[in-house]
Amino acid sequence: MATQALLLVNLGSPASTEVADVRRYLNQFLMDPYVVDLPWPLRRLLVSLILVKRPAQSAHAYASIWWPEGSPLVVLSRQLQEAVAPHWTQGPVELAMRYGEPSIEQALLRLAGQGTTQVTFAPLYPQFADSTTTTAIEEARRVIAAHRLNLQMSVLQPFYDQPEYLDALVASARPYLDDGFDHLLLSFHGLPERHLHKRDPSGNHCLKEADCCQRAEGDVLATCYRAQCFKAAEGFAERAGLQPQQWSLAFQSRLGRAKWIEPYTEARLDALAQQGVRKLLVMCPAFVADCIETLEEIGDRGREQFIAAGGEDLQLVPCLNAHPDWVQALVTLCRRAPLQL
Ligand SMILES: C=CC1=C(C)c2cc3[nH]c(cc4nc(cc5[nH]c(cc1n2)c(C)c5CCC(=O)O)C(CCC(=O)O)=C4C)c(C)c3C=C
Ligand SMILES: [Fe+2]
Ligand SMILES: [Fe+2]
Repeated sequence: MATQALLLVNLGSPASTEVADVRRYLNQFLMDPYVVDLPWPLRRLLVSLILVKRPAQSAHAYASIWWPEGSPLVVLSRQLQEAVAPHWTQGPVELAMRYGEPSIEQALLRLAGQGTTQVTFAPLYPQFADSTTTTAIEEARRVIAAHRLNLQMSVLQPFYDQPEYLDALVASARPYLDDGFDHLLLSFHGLPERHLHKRDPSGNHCLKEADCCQRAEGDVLATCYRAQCFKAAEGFAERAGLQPQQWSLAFQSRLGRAKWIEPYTEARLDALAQQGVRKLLVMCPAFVADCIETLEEIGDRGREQFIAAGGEDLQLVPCLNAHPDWVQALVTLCRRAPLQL
């Protein structure tokens, strides 16, 4: 019987916290034209400038959250793979990273070498962005074409509004919500505004009005990362039984001088402390596995910032990681993935 392999794909991490490894990783990541979307000469120049100071700063940040087994993102993704494998009865379950290792190329070659001809390719990003979803799919296409692999791909679609994902998020957050809190901040990874405009099919939807992303539907919603974040946040809040004043949404992890989508998490942390919020919960629903952006940026630096601004406690709610409800949800979502021609 033909098998259907499952390939889980996440972003990836440096090989170690050595500055040279972090520089190599940042160079591969930022030279991706889907991430820094400038013509090659300008991209090379800008990335080379970023690579003067950033590798040492990021290496320091990675060292503060690194585990004995390796990068949290990779270790947790591996745990997810191991938890999913017994439930994916159609074939083998592999793990790949878009940057660093294990690479998409290594994983697809291994599957093809085992005689696999059908793969469900699962980018582990709830919301669509060219800098995450598209680049992962395009890398798989490149590998298949370059090695002339006889592989047919089904692709997991962005699942920001899928009940299985939202229910798993609520289940994973429930113990923290039940513990009592003043406010819940849903902090999503940010994106340069330019990335939204480029993908706006109407040419005049995104960021034209204050609430345009909250109202997006149809083909605009299909490619508007910010709109998908609002939908995910609203779906979560409704399922968790939260009142509108109990939660808000913001965007973190800015890089460079371009304008990124707002509101910014940093600004919200100060504002919430100044409004009298003492116990703040923060969830990061753009990430399915904890990583430098959740553990260091929010759990360490964000917490310090919030307390310095007058807050008492910031509690980071862990990502879905290998939560049993998420494992079941992911298997269900992947079984539904449509075939891509
Ligand atoms: C132009 C720069 C970046 C864009 C666009 C971007 C989009 C984007 N990223 C994620 C998810 C993750 N990003 C992570 C780390 C990370 N992101 C950037 C830059 C951009 N991301 C950098 C430079 C880094 C490295 C760390 C640092 O130096 O700050 C990670 C974590 C990786 C890890 O090893 O832990 C994730 C996950 C999304 C979802 C996204 C677009 C929506
Ligand atoms: Fe990022
Ligand atoms: Fe939008």
